[in-house]
Amino acid sequence: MIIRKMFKFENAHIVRGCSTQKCRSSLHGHSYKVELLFESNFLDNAQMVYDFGLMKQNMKELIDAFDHGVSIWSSDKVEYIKDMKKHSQRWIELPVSPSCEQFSRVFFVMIDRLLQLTNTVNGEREVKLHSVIVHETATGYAQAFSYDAYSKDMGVIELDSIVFSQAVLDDFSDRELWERVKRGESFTNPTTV
Ligand SMILES: Nc1nc2c(c(=O)[nH]1)N=C([C@H](O)[C@H](O)COP(=O)(O)OP(=O)(O)OP(=O)(O)O)CN2
Repeated sequence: MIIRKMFKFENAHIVRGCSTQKCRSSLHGHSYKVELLFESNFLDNAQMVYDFGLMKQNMKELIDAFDHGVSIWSSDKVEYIKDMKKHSQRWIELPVSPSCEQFSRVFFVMIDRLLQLTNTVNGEREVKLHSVIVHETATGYAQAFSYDAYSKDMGVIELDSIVFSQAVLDDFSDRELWERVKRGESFTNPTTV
């Protein structure tokens, strides 16, 4: 069975090299919608694959980190990167270009790691991240599966190469959240949310 939960964030970017002229040359924003799809052949103590409420803890925090930020590709022009960081407190530097394809891969890698680090306490079994869908506009989206997220051909995404500005890190309810994910610390789900 597959379940899905939607999240939202507002974010700005330029996507270098794309065919759409306004997209590659002007800073612009989107109201993104992100769908996390989880699969399991089993149900938990409440006969759910994974309680949606649990997804509104650390998973939501990681997605919210992109809200009202500018996403910058680390291979963009040095001057542009410097200016973005100078004029926007909330920025995210990514090892890949911020197209919706790459956003779906980035979120897959982040959420997949978090899920692997999370101890469940309500009988959840063999819950896997099936895919991540990122809607960039009302009409265009990308969906990443595991083989996309970890594809070397599409560009390796190491967690260490996803860098959040201090303002973003300060906004986590646990300021160490991202460091803990990167260090591979384990998390235990709350019994009630
Ligand atoms: N495959 C992709 N194509 C495009 C991406 C992308 O991430 N992946 N991104 C863009 C731009 O960011 C652009 O702002 C969005 O383009 P588009 O879908 O054409 O946006 P519109 O609002 O003009 O869409 P309509 O619903 O057709 O009005 C470009 N391409």
